[in-house]
Amino acid sequence: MGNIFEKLVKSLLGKKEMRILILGLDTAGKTTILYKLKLGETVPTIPTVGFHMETVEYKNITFTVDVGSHFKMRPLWQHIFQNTK
Ligand SMILES: Nc1nc2c(ncn2[C@@H]2O[C@H](COP(=O)(O)OP(=O)(O)OP(=O)(O)O)[C@@H](O)[C@H]2O)c(=O)[nH]1
Ligand SMILES: [Mg+2]
Repeated sequence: MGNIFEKLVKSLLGKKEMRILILGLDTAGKTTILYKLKLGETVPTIPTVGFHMETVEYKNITFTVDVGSHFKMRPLWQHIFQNTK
């Protein structure tokens, strides 16, 4: 059943490129997830300053964007939301 669903999703999506915003409170693990998806392993991180664009190919989707959650960054979130999923 899962296999049929996966095939259906792939045929509907094809090769897709999109911006995905990873947003959360400080040290929630956003960058860790991003690198886990990109490299397949957990790597040491430092707090993200500003925002961080990374191209990740996962299955047939290419996606990016991880945003630091420092309070000074928060007024800018509204701009980064544009064109993200
Ligand atoms: N125990 C535990 N620690 C985690 C997990 N995910 C991340 N960490 C740790 O939490 C700390 C912060 O992780 P980051 O991925 O840098 O967090 P972030 O959300 O990107 O933080 P900012 O960039 O400051 O917004 C690191 O020391 C990670 O090793 C998890 O699932 N479990
Ligand atoms: Mg980070």
